Amino acid sequence: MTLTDIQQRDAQDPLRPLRDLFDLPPGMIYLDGNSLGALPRAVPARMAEVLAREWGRDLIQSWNSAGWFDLPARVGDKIAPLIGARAGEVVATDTTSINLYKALSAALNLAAQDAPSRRTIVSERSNFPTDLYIAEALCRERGGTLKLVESHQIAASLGDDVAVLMLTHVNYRTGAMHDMAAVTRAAHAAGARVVWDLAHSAGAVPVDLHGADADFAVGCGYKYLNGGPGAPAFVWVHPRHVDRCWQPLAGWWGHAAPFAFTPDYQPAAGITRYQCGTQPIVSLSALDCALDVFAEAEKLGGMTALRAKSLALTDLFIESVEQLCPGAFTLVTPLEHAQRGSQVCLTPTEQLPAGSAYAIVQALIARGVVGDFRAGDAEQPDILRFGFTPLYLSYENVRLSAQTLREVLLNKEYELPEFNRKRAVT
Ligand SMILES: Cc1ncc(COP(=O)(O)O)c(C=O)c1O
Ligand SMILES: Nc1ccccc1C(=O)C[C@H](N)C(=O)O
Repeated sequence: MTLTDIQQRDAQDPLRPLRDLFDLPPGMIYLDGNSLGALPRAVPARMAEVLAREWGRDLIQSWNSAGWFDLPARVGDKIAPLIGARAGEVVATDTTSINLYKALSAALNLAAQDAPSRRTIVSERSNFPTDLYIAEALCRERGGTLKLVESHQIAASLGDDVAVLMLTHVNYRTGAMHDMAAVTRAAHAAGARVVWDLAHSAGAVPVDLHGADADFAVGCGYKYLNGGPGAPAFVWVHPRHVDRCWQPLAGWWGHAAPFAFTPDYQPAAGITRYQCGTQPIVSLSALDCALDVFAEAEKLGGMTALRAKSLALTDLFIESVEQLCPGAFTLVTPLEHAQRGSQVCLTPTEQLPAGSAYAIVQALIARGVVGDFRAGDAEQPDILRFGFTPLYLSYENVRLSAQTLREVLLNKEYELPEFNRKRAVT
């Protein structure tokens, strides 16, 4: 594809107006919205209002007058249509790790009621580590077993000991996406329930939790939902399960009547019981405002249009890297559209020095193309990761990123000492 073709594609892109809803630094191509989404333009003014009026002037009254008390549910209602949930079924609260703890624990409680011999959690070895750590801690606490398998072994691992299959829909390190409906069907047929982590899916790919008949889901507010660093996460529980048991962090914000101040716990009906304590209102307000971008996206075709553009962007990046950096990288992300999330991961071939991915990413960042590095596994230890947010990226951005990668390689910029110094966050 020539530059003119690419520019024509941008000119015809129906989602082009969404880019103007974001405040992106001039000259930067941001390919890390899968780690921290960009700042929506409307957020700073909203934050100023929350601080000055709601907190500064109205103080404690704002719990009622500014609707702080219901904010987790209202933000949940904005997230619900993006993940195939219904109004009233999602709350924005706590972190993904904490929500996973609650959901996994509840799923184990359901199994303890229905099939007490099922005490195993199955997950993928390549799942995001926090998910595995939380599951490991729960198993230690409750005497269960965590079984880690490779992707192709999932179906075969679902024996009659399995209570829960815990998976991340789009893998953080490879960008590979599960068929949520098929995997959930297989798990149900084997008598297990499924907890889905939507950290790399919500706002990035269409998700249909009801359509897939899923059981539990959690996800992240600061990636493709653009809620800001450490934004509250979300949790969804299928209505058939939600009132059947408590979640383990039964704080007063999950109580049926928190301001009755009774000494005993009475869980609220529905997903409200998945709240624990007082919520971070300033952060929730930022996420609330950021989600309005998706209301605008809805007018232009919504998640279906975003998905079409995301695939076109990742296709163009894969094709451009092959053309401009021939033989330099192996593609880690599946080529098959149905198996690809909204990111592209590459690992250097023997054409490049071993262990050069980190320095290549640093050199790209210095040139204004921001991706990230992830340590891989024994097979593919060294990964360059590029997230493609269709809300604010253009096709020309994608081509320019691949051209910049070519320049970094031609100049061997990865050899420079400043790009080889490891920092705390990669
Ligand atoms: C799949 C997945 N789950 C969870 C998390 C993070 O959870 P938390 O926000 O609790 O740090 C991430 C990324 O940080 C992730 O990629
Ligand atoms: N929360 C973060 C804080 C600092 C740096 C990265 C993150 C990420 O979210 C990483 C992401 N989950 C990943 O898929 O690698």
